[in-house]
Amino acid sequence: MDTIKIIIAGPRGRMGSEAVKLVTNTEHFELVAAVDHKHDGLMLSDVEGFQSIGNVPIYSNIEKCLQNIEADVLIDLTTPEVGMYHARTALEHNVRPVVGTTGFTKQDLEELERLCFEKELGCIIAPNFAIGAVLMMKFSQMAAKYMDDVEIIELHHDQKLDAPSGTAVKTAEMISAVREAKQQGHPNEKETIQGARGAEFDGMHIHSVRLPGLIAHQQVLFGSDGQTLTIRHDSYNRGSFMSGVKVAVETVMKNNTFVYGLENILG
Ligand SMILES: NC(=O)C1=CN([C@@H]2O[C@H](COP(=O)(O)OP(=O)(O)OC[C@H]3O[C@@H](n4cnc5c(N)ncnc54)[C@H](O)[C@@H]3O)[C@@H](O)[C@H]2O)C=CC1
Ligand SMILES: O=C(O)C1=N[C@H](C(=O)O)C[C@H](O)C1
Repeated sequence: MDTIKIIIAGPRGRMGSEAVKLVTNTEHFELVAAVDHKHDGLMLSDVEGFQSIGNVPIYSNIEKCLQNIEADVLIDLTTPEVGMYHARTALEHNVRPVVGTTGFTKQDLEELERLCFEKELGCIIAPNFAIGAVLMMKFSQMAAKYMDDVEIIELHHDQKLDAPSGTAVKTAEMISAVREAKQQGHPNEKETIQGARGAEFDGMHIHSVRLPGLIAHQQVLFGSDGQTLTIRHDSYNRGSFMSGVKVAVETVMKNNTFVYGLENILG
């Protein structure tokens, strides 16, 4: 297998630091640069926690990074504000984005899809790289065909920036694709405290819980006469996402299309 040259944006983050381990421990992957808003001009090995990493230059500016470094793939694990800019810039430089960053808008996704088509390059946007989470979304989509009253509860650590989570949005989208839009609950329902019923998506409600101690969890509740069904997934560490990142990097090199969701590339 040919070596895949990879840039990681957000290497010091909770996810980014796991991705650095994945890339540097995978034989056919090579970490060629890092994009970090701090430490411009240093080597990754100069940064605490990365002393054992070989010669990997850090750039604060992705444009400059892509002008100087020959790369195949950009793995982006940053923030909703910069993730889109990074993905767009990578494609403009003929580098294939694998994006775990969440909080992208529908317009962002449409723009990236257009750019992929124009450039004939692959791009994978995966709101959740954990295989169990992908199964949870697929099982929820199956269940929604038969039980169309749904509430989504996502639970995350309290440092998360976006709400609802990318996974919750993707789950709601997947359910909406098979379910007639339906207003749930009593038609005269009133919130006496604003937000009590959570966010609304095609009549479904999404509730976001943020607590220290949590990592990434979601349950999808279905109800019908006299019964409920709960489908739940829990990530207990960020290693749980890494096999999905690996598959995404390998797949993005083979495909020249835009992919939104890991379920679309898993066999
Ligand atoms: N798709 C998936 O399976 C998963 C996605 N995520 C998403 O990944 C993203 C990162 O999550 P965490 O690692 O928990 O966050 P984090 O806050 O630990 O890491 C974000 C990193 O981005 C860096 N950063 C900020 N601005 C930057 C810039 N302009 N250039 C380069 N780096 C910059 C920060 O320094 C930080 O190290 C979030 O959007 C989160 O929702 C998180 C877990 C799993
Ligand atoms: O920020 C996180 O931690 C996570 N973000 C992703 C999301 O928004 O769905 C994936 C996972 O839930 C962890």
